[in-house]
Amino acid sequence: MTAVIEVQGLHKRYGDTVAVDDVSFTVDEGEIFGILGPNGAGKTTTVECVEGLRERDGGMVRVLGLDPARDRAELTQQLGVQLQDARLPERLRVDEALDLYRSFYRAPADPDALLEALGLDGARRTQFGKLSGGQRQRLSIALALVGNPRVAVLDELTTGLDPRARREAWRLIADVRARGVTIVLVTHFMEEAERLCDRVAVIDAGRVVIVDSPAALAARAAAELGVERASLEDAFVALTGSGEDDHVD
Ligand SMILES: Nc1ncnc2c1ncn2[C@@H]1O[C@H](COP(=O)(O)OP(=O)(O)OP(=O)(O)O)[C@@H](O)[C@H]1O
Repeated sequence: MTAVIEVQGLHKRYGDTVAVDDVSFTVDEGEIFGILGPNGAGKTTTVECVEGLRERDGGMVRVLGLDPARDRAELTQQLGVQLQDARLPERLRVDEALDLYRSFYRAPADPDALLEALGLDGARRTQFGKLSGGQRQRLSIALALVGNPRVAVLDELTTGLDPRARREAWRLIADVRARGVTIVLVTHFMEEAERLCDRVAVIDAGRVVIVDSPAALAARAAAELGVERASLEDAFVALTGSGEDDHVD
């Protein structure tokens, strides 16, 4: 396995707030790697340092052998980024948004194929402001993929989607991976992580608590709880939020 992302001892502060204390993980080529953790755990800050959108205060990050802090322009060509709550101008049409984003890349994807794959064919002339929540999410995936990236980082992709749209998004992510794209998925949905992710990193209070497959984490939780079967959610609850006061190392 080749590591396409390596994060070692990542540290990031905002003033006095330590957002990311000490985060290390590697993501292998072709995998879907989940990042789970409670609100404020440091997930978004971690992926922003991976994307080169934030400067880290310490540690090492390599993405496809590039340092996001130094080689951001080159990394942008190879990394697809889907931002949490990204918005576009209300009157920009779907096809115009894709054309605009295509212009940023050396070797962009075919926009028609992308629109079709994402079920946006019928909405190509619709303005952003008139898209449904599900269509907006699909457009944000299209924009993350329009540069033909080797790695895509998706931050809370399915938050706010109804169950049907969420399932559609899952199918899409699986399709994207089948095309050889390595995916990092930040999510609060345990079912999503269970279905899609090969491995997940659980982050709590700026540190990685554990990295393993969802099935292995569930099995471990079952053993610890003394029950026959446990879910990833059981594992998540057991592993996180032990609280500042009652935390025992
Ligand atoms: N721009 C900022 N300025 C100051 N503090 C910030 C900033 N962004 C994040 N933080 C703080 O850093 C910590 C980690 O935030 P981050 O957004 O990385 O967590 P998260 O795990 O992605 O949370 P969520 O699940 O709520 O999206 C939190 O305490 C947050 O309040």
